[in-house]
Amino acid sequence: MGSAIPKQYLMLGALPMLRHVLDTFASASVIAHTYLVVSPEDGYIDALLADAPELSDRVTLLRVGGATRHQSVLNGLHALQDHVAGDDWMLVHDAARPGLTVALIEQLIAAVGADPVGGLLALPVADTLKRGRDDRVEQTVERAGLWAAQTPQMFRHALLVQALEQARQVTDEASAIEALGLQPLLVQGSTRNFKVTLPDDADLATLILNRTP
Ligand SMILES: Nc1ccn([C@@H]2O[C@H](COP(=O)(O)OP(=O)(O)OP(=O)(O)O)[C@@H](O)[C@H]2O)c(=O)n1
Ligand SMILES: C[C@](O)(CO)[C@H](O)COP(=O)(O)O
Repeated sequence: MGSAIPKQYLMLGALPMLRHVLDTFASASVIAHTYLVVSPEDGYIDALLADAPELSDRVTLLRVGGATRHQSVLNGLHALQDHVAGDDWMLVHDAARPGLTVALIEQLIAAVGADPVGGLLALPVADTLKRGRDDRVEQTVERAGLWAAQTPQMFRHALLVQALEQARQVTDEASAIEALGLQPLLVQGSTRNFKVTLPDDADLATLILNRTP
């Protein structure tokens, strides 16, 4: 992102990116509670939460973030060990996906709630895919059956801890579950739930969020 402040604190419209995400989870009645994992050195979160006293009953801050997403998620799950049951469902979401809606959360839970494995929001790939090398096309990759993984990703606490503890470095929870030989359920997500990665993405996210407050 190349921003002066961590990207999750960039203003998107009137609110920081992370606040949009927290407000969405807090207003979803299907969500029992939200645990927010930040780095122990995070110098921005106190001001964000001070501006949102209405979130205090719905959000608990865990200053246990790690060097990677994988480690942050696992540290967060470990911190909850004594507060949740092994079969409680956990929805893991990126701070960098502020376009999530309550409706998408509800759709994920409705689809996955009775599944023995768990699942994730994802979108079927629509573009023709090229594998590149040195800025030249090396190969066109067959796109049939390919999905782009989004978040939330929803798995039971005990299974997810086991999977993340055993997995090599993974970039999402589903990969760790797959490494156990299980097949997470793919649930249709939305283009608005994209991951803010490049500077232009912040402008696009602002447009989307302004359209649907
Ligand atoms: N050490 C880390 C890195 C990332 N994340 C989470 O993983 C999400 C997706 O990662 P991404 O935003 O792509 O990673 P960053 O490394 O934070 O950002 P960038 O790729 O833009 O450098 C983040 O929004 C954040 O919620 C985390 O919990 N702990
Ligand atoms: C979890 C994720 O957003 C699914 O697409 C993605 O894998 C995060 O990866 P990153 O490497 O942390 O951007």
